[in-house]
Amino acid sequence: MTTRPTPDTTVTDTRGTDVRETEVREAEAGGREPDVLVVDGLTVGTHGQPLVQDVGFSVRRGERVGLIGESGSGKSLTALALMGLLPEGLTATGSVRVAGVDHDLVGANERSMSRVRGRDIAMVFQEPMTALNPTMRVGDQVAEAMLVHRTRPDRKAAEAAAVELLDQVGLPDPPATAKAYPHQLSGGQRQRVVLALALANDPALLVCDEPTTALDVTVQAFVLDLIVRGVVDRRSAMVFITHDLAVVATVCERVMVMYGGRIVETGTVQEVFTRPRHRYTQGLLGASDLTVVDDRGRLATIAGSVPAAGTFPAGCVFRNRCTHATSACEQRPPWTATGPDSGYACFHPAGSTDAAGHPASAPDGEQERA
Ligand SMILES: Nc1ncnc2c1ncn2[C@@H]1O[C@H](COP(=O)(O)OP(=O)(O)OP(=O)(O)O)[C@@H](O)[C@H]1O
Repeated sequence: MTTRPTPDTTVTDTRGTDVRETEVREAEAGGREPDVLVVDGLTVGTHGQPLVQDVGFSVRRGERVGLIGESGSGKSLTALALMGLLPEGLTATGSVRVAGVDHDLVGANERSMSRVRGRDIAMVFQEPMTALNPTMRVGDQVAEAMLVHRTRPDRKAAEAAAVELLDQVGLPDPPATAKAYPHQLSGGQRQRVVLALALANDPALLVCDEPTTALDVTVQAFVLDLIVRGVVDRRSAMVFITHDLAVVATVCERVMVMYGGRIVETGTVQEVFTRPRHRYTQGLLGASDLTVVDDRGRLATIAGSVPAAGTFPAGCVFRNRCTHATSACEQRPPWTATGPDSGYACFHPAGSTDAAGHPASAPDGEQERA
């Protein structure tokens, strides 16, 4: 597979300084992959109103991390901030560093972001037509993506590589499909072209925002499989946004749970899904588990709804919907690390014990899972 000359020779650490090749080699020798993405104190807001607050995480090479949470939690704005694609009127502060890029993406101008986008980081959106040019043949679009970033020596090589990539993403008769316009393809085929575009320059990081939600159920699994194969083959890192917890369990190794613009819990899919600690995560899992019903046969739900932007309570953002909230939750909960890449921010976590060492009991009506 063709790769950029030295995509992983420069990565950055949480202090925002460059980590040179030797350190990457040391990281690998120590059995851990280097960070591809380091986000620190990322806040997105409009007119002083924060919509994403103080978000920090890192993703290692080859790691696939899910970002889950109800609608309005701040998932898409986080992804758009990574890509430098925030809508007009929204601004980001904090730091976003990506392997191979020698500057912080927050505050970078459009000229330098357009060099990074599509080369070092690429994104697959829910709606394929947002990424495709309706007036251009799809093969030309994929070839153009390579030529813009000069990852192929000339047009002929780029066109041949584009056909090969269309083949890799499972499109039928790739030479003929390359000559098609987007409107001549089905929704699933268009999304596969978008995936080919995103993978065209072997990005260090792929960001996917609900990439299969708009597709027929029958093609969703196929496209998910292609996405995973695409990033695994390239050892790319991936941040994958979805509402669908089953999809996260299939596609990702690690998961971050977001609510009220904050990451409230993170850990491996196994630990977060089988032993959620934050009461929001617990509610989210309960609400999506069709086997959990109360004594009247009703499915579990999280009480209330996600507040409108700017109306989340101070302290713990979940406290006005949480059946465990106490006056302690009026303060912002500290982050409790449960491992190098896992932890939660909750004063009354599930599975905690009372002063006598007994498991804390849930109030009536709350469905305990842990
Ligand atoms: N351009 C904007 N101007 C003002 N507020 C916005 C803007 N875009 C999003 N918001 C608000 O920011 C909050 C987070 O939105 P975001 O789209 O990131 O949520 P999400 O978790 O991705 O939800 P969904 O799953 O529905 O896409 C929401 O309250 C939303 O209304």
